[in-house]
Amino acid sequence: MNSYVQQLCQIAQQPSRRIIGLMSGTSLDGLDVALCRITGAGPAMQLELEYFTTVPYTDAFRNEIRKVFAKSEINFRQLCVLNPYLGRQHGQMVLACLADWGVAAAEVDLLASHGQTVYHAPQKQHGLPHFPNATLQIGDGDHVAVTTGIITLSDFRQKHLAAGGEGAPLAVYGDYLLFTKPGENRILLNLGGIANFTYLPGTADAAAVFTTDTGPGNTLIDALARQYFDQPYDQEGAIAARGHIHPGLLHYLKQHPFFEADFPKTTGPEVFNLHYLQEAQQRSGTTSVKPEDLLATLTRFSADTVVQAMRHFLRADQTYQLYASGGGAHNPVLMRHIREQLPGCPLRRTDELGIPGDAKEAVLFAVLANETVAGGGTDFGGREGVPSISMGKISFPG
Ligand SMILES: Nc1ncnc2c1ncn2[C@@H]1O[C@H](COP(=O)(O)OP(=O)(O)OP(=O)(O)O)[C@@H](O)[C@H]1O
Ligand SMILES: CC(=O)N[C@H]1[C@@H]2OC[C@@H](O2)[C@@H](O)[C@@H]1O[C@H](C)C(=O)O
Repeated sequence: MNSYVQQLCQIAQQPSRRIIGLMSGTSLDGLDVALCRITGAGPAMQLELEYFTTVPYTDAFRNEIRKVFAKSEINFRQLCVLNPYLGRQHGQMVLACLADWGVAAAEVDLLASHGQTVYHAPQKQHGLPHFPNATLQIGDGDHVAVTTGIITLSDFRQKHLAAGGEGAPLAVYGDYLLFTKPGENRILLNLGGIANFTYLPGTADAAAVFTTDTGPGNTLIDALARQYFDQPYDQEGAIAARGHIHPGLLHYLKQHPFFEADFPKTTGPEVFNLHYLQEAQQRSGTTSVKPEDLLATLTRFSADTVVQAMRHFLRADQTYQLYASGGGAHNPVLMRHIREQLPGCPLRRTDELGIPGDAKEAVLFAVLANETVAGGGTDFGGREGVPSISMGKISFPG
């Protein structure tokens, strides 16, 4: 037997595993690195977050990714060279974290690497009749594995597509295992570049979970902050707080087929970008609105579309507890707009459930890898968007 297969079998049989989850999201702020100790698998699983770090990207690194990021036309050579480069860079970032934490690579059982989404194209969005839902993550797992010497699972989204999904959101799989609480209907809201949520019924019934993207989270806010204020994002929502919401522009921003489409659905910065804003400004005759008013309006746009998607299925005879994660949970203006429109649903952060909101997505990939190697028995029924599958391709370091 190949010694790595043997090693993998042994890891699968251990009572607990140390798994590093890696996530680099649509915000391109950095690589989230979460070292988790996971005991068992499936609903009985226990997770302890041992260490968490976000390794910030340099401007140069970010700019290399931006050359292909969410663009329908690119330099193909750039994409080709980025794929191994990103894998190696992510591997190096993991090694740097391990050195900081005083943990040897040999003490880690598995790495779970999301890679970098460079293009997301569900069929509803690309509209090409003969082509399926598609999404592309780069930063090949073989390079991560060889760089770190740790068995690596990667490219998690392709199986979801193969099983009929849109390749996202995957958070639902981790959310179900980590946060289900019998007797309490929970909604896990992630305010990343794109916003999404998971509904976890108080019945703990896996076949009744629900998940969807809702539209932009921070992606438009960040793009505008970069364009007009030379800042990576609107820190603490300070710019939005001094601007005024423009109702006419807000109305036009909400006019996109994505918001009318059936749930579940997914999207990305391929749609929600500065070009989208400019078109809405032209259609609404608001091209001379002040930048801080644009930011205030975009923040409200994100909040309204989150709330609109949630209201679609909230039932008046039920109560719900909301838990936010992702960078947008640090934006008090965004959070206030959501809170005010859902007065019956207390909105807290996942930090109160023991997982810091900034770490949640990286932790998710560690959970997915754990399930693929040691679990995978959860039956999500025939729920659309939540196929019962194991995800991640396995790369050996040698
Ligand atoms: N203190 C803060 N004030 C306001 N916004 C913040 C703050 N901290 C982070 N953010 C926002 O959060 C973003 C990063 O969020 P996050 O890391 O969750 O995104 P991501 O994981 O890249 O996105 P996605 O989940 O869509 O893949 C920043 O770009 C910024 O918009
Ligand atoms: C294709 C892709 O990378 N989608 C991301 C993105 O960022 C947020 C939202 O859009 C979410 O659907 C997804 O990531 C998280 C980790 C998910 O799959 O749950």
